[in-house]
Amino acid sequence: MLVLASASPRRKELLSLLVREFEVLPADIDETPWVQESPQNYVLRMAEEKAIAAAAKFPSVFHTPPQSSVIFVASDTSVVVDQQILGKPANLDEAKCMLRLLSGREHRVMTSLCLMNLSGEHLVSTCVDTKVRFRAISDLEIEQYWRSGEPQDKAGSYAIQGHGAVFVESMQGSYSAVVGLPLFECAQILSQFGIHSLEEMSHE
Ligand SMILES: Cc1cn([C@H]2C[C@H](O)[C@@H](COP(=O)(O)OP(=O)(O)OP(=O)(O)O)O2)c(=O)[nH]c1=O
Repeated sequence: MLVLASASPRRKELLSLLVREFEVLPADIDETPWVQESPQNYVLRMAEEKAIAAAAKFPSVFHTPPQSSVIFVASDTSVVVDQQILGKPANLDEAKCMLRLLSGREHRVMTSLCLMNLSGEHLVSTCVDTKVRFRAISDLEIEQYWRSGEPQDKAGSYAIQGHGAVFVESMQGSYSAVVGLPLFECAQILSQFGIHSLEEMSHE
């Protein structure tokens, strides 16, 4: 049994490209970075904490026998510019600050991935780093973009898979990781847990 520890509709959609059947169990964790925590450490820690939190609440939600094998998948996406970690904007002012920072230059999108079994004995995690370059964006465009509703629940206040693509001059790395779940790495780690994505998708 596979469990996606996420409330993100993007992650659900992306995981369904690899496996046909899985449950969704969002995990609530404190997403505050530690003082001077590196972005890589932060995203890796977030994914691991989401997997651990979902595993802790799993028995009260699903009443499967304890011996059944359950694997949790969790991820975290942060936009990083000048070592600053940009999460999801709380309001227009925050989105403005973020998009002004990203305007006319390159930033990195770091997405972590953690797969873990129910006991936590088997845990594999990785961090995927992608470079994205934005064209210059005006304040008027930022305000119009905010009103589209797209930036609200996205790290760095944009969605590369949406209208945010008009800002993206170039990208070097993993597109699926920027959207929220690195599919290449996820398929590789799933196979370490005995789940082979192509076999899964070829079953009737
Ligand atoms: C940069 C970028 C981020 N995002 C999204 C992916 C994530 O859903 C979100 C980053 O926030 P996260 O905190 O990583 O994830 P989440 O709160 O949406 O979901 P959960 O913690 O329950 O798994 O930003 C895009 O959809 N497109 C983009 O281009």
